Amino acid sequence: MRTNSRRQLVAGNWKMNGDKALVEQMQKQLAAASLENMDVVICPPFPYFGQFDSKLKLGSQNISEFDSGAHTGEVSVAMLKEFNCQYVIIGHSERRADNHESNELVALKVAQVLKANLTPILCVGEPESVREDGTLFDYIATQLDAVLLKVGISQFAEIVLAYEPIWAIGTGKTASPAQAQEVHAFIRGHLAKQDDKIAANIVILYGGSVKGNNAQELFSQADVDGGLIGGASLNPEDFLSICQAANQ
Ligand SMILES: O=C(CO)COP(=O)(O)O
Repeated sequence: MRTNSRRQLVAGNWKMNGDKALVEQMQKQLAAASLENMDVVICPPFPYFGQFDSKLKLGSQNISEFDSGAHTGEVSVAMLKEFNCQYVIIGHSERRADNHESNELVALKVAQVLKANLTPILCVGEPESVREDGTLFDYIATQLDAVLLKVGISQFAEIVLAYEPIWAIGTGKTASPAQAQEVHAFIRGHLAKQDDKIAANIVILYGGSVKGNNAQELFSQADVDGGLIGGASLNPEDFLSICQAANQ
């Protein structure tokens, strides 16, 4: 049972997976469920955006930092709005690694999403080597500070955060509930140095090998407000059980 007023959120990040059939199965599965105490967002690859009906909240996995123009292969926030997309994942570790997205570029993208009145899901998280060498909190603080510097603390009222330790993504090696809680509390405390109220209200998701059988314990931690789900978001039954864990 939640002891705070934050509404839990579960977002499914399909990454470069899924097909038209999965869109249909997922919509059917979620339409039949009663999930009135939480929010569900699906972040499919762009080609499937038009196939989603308006009952589900739609999220994007990335966005251009530019408004429009000669940027081959990019998608703008204005285009997302035409498809009723409300959320945009920014700074996922796979994009930071594969596309060399720096903290500064991540900050520009967050600003772009906020300018369009959409909700960024800002991802932070450390590689295993950083956890081992004891610089975990500095690493997370640096990721947050780049965005704080660009948009200011007041804008964090419109942001969702996701803590995704890189060593837990797609590995089956979930952070323990205590490990997740420790970092979530650190993040909230870091923001509270600038604004108590915004820090108390911000939704912080955990991501990294969340499954139907570990979601409830993770989501019951005091500072964990739901999850950003990769692999398990491709299985409608697993994903539903994760959403049900957040609905309690
Ligand atoms: O990267 C993730 C979600 O953005 C987590 O992926 P997995 O749930 O597959 O570990």
